[in-house]
Amino acid sequence: MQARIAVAYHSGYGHTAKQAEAVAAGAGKVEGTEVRLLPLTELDDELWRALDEADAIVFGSPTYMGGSSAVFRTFVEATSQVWGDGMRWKDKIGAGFTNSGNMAGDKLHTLTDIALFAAQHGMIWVGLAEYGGWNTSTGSAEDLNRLGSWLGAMSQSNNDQSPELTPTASDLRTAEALGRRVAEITRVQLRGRTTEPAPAAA
Ligand SMILES: Cc1cc2nc3c(=O)[nH]c(=O)nc-3n(C[C@H](O)[C@H](O)[C@H](O)COP(=O)(O)O)c2cc1C
Repeated sequence: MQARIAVAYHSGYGHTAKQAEAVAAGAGKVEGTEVRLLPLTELDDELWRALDEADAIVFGSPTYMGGSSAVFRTFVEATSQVWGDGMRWKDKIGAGFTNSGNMAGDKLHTLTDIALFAAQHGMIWVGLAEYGGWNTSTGSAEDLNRLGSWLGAMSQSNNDQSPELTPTASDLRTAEALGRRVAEITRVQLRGRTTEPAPAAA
């Protein structure tokens, strides 16, 4: 049984793309997982086919002006056709990630937006199950989940640094952790679907 994970993302300048690659790498570490990285540049038939075939979709967008990017929103609006077609993505696993210049930067709004979008499609949301880091006197920016986010994975990229240098290694590990968790939960869900339903109570 292969779990098919799609990572569908927009990245204007390459930083969120790095985060997307880390999510894909994390998912790929789970045995029996097939991962596809899908940049949302062309909303063509190939993209919709890949998304339809996926058991899980992890959505990613940079945070621009306190929310997801216009390119990502264009994709979101285009999915209304999927929704209208009998809610084709219902019961797929969904998760999300975002990257921005500031430590906070209103990233939570982007994740909330993505989670709400997945809920409208009837998807089953998976968050990040990692303790927050960098929140004690002995903590550091190297900690996993240093930005303390649970709805999805957050990363931060200094505005004057290229994607070769940022997001930080800790943020990329955090993205990997989300990808791994999505793949694990997807496998559990697929296994559940293949077992006989429990008999009805007398
Ligand atoms: C139009 C625009 C709006 C932005 N708005 C925010 C913002 O609201 N909060 C923030 O922290 N950073 C903001 N930034 C910084 C980006 O989130 C940051 O540069 C990020 O790394 C871009 O990701 P990308 O390289 O994947 O496009 C903004 C950048 C742009 C270009």
